Amino acid sequence: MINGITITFIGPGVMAEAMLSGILKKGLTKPQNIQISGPLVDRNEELQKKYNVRSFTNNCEAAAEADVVVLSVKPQRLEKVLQEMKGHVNPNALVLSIVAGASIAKITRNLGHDVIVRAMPNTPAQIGEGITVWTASPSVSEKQMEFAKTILGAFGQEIYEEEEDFLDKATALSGTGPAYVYLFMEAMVDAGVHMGFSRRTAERLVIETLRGSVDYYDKEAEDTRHLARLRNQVTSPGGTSAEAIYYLEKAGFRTAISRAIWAAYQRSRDLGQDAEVHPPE
Ligand SMILES: NC(=O)C1=CN([C@@H]2O[C@H](COP(=O)(O)OP(=O)(O)OC[C@H]3O[C@@H](n4cnc5c(N)ncnc54)[C@H](OP(=O)(O)O)[C@@H]3O)[C@@H](O)[C@H]2O)C=CC1
Ligand SMILES: O=C(O)[C@@H]1CCC=N1
Repeated sequence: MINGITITFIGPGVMAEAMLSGILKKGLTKPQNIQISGPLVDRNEELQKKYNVRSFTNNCEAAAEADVVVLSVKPQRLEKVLQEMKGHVNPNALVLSIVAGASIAKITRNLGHDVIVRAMPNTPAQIGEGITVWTASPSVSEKQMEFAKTILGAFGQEIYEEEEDFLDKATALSGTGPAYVYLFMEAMVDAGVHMGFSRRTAERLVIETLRGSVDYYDKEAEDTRHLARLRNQVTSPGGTSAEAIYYLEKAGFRTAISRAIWAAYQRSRDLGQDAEVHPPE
């Protein structure tokens, strides 16, 4: 469905590579329809060799003929990149941003272009197991909505949200989510080491516990599965789980997680403001 359209990635980093490799793996388009643009010649050549895509060091040249321009630079670089590209993007092109916190209004204002899809993937996209939440500006056509859905579905699952605020919320929950999961896993491994396990064994125990728990959840019938029920299965009266959970709750485990995710949501909203409104610290 997207075969024949040209997709340009501005910012050939980790997430851009995850997206383009997913698109190519799924055979959605040919490598010659994909272009990347970044300042580092070595990185450009690396991707060019690995995927047979075209590369540029000039964002304006790379974007000029593209049907879809993916913005995948870091948030702190975005404003400058948009201002430099202003007037160089085809007026009918779809601009698909994955930049954390960058609102559609901010992109439109700085780029002078209002056909925008804003998306928030996460790092498991690198193995085709990401989850992406996305929304679109009113100027995005039905055909472009389909392009976006196809592209974003190439590296995992995608969920469309009508309200843009859910993009900041998804940035905090699923976009940033792998950071919480790995931190939690690290803490469990350290606890294992504290008790005397080798780090290797502790890591294996933790990773397989995580994997098994998620797989077990997945195998439960969709209409009856519930996280609290699965937790209760492990928690026998007067047992070890009840003891551990008591201490976690006493330390404010859920509140800490909720506060952290709320803070990430606020941070995402702040990043969406123009530099003159919120000067960088
Ligand atoms: N990592 C994550 O978990 C997620 C990230 N995102 C968003 O994706 C975006 C990219 O993140 P990620 O891939 O991790 O970051 P990376 O740093 O890996 O990628 C950014 C890329 O942009 C390049 N770049 C820098 N300046 C310019 C420029 N002026 N023009 C073109 N390219 C430039 C960088 O090159 P160089 O290295 O030479 O500076 C780098 O290749 C961010 O906005 C982030 O918010 C979204 C979801 C999840
Ligand atoms: O911290 C960050 O900037 C990125 C954006 C989404 C997840 N992490």
